[in-house]
Amino acid sequence: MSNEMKLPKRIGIAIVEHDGKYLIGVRQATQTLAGKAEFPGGKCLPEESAADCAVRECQEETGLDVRVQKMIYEIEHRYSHDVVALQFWLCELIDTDKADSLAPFVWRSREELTELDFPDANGPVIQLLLETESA
Ligand SMILES: Nc1nc2c([nH]c(=O)n2[C@@H]2O[C@H](COP(=O)(O)OP(=O)(O)OP(=O)(O)O)[C@@H](O)[C@H]2O)c(=O)[nH]1
Repeated sequence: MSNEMKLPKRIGIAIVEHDGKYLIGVRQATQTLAGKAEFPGGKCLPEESAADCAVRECQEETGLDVRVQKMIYEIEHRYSHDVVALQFWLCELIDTDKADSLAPFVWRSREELTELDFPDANGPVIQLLLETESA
């Protein structure tokens, strides 16, 4: 099916903030957009809310339990591989004493966000994080 005909896939993304840093990984060689920086997240299961998806994907990918605070941005984006409807949820650690994440996810400072190579659809939300004192 041509990309124009595709319905957007719903994606839930967790922007986990802790001590002024953000949890960020790198897309694997086997994934689309390989090598790009990414927040934990993925495709929503049928009937799963994007917020629940963000929490689940974060647990699976980083090993960390988070709770959502608020949705800070949503955007629909057409990649050559897919059309996605992304919801970015600001999240916090449930247990702030347990911040050790599974590789390749690491804590990155706000300043580092500008240096990382994120997928195109992340541009506006990165801008928002940089502009907001405490998002
Ligand atoms: N996890 C994550 N995905 C993102 C971000 N920004 C962004 O555009 N995406 C896109 O949202 C989709 C997330 O789905 P996914 O992570 O489950 O994709 P996947 O690699 O398992 O399967 P895929 O081969 O269809 O990409 C991908 O198309 C990815 O490119 C981000 O910051 N984090």
